[in-house]
Amino acid sequence: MALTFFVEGLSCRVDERCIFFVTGNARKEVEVNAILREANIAPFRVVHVDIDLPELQGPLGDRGALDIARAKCLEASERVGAAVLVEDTSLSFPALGGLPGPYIKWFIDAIGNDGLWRLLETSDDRSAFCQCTLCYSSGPGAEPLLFVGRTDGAIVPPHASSGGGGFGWDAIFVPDGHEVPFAALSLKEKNAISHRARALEKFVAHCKRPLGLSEPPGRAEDA
Ligand SMILES: O=c1nc[nH]c2c1ncn2[C@H]1C[C@H](O)[C@@H](COP(=O)(O)OP(=O)(O)OP(=O)(O)O)O1
Ligand SMILES: [Mg+2]
Repeated sequence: MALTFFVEGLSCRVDERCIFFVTGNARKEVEVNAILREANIAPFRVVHVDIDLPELQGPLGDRGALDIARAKCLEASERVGAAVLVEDTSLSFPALGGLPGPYIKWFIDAIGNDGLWRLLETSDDRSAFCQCTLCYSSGPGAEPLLFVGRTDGAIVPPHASSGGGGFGWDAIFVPDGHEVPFAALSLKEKNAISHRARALEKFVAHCKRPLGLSEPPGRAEDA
């Protein structure tokens, strides 16, 4: 019988090389699972751990996003005591100097997608981009690695052919090259172009790199 170990009540066979994806957002988990199933990163197996991690506050922009994801990752690896994956997602409006950026979650909670649309309604520039900053640590004390994915698009009113699918701000974000928001795309269509899929693509390449190469500590991949 294969040996197992337990993390947060989840069991993992030692020969499986489990990576614990720590997020309080079940919708992220659905997307990550679907993308990684297609990519087949065996012998790694990604297992969801439901913890809503605290998030740093800091400046807008790339440095802030990397710091937030890195801090989440360090906290997750300490709490879980094993290899962990976390991500932080931001939605930025150039017309507002990059806001809401990493604070998008609190903007949605406070003013909803309607309120987000109204922030840009009278602006000539309704462009936006979403960014997923994915962070992996091979265990407590190991320096996290960062993988960034970005998708550009524009903000539209929430009632515009949203299709009722998706989550978060999916109903108001139309990716470039498409006529409808993320919410109107199938999971497969969203996963072909999303910020999350683009960050995961870099993580998958990292998992599949030839073994035996030493990894420079603390390197931020494409950050
Ligand atoms: O693909 C997406 N499409 C639409 N909305 C999205 C997406 N991905 C995240 N979101 C929302 C969730 C949250 O309101 C905010 C990001 O905040 P963020 O801190 O990264 O997520 P979270 O707190 O829900 O989960 P976690 O426990 O992983 O931090 O944007
Ligand atoms: Mg969060």
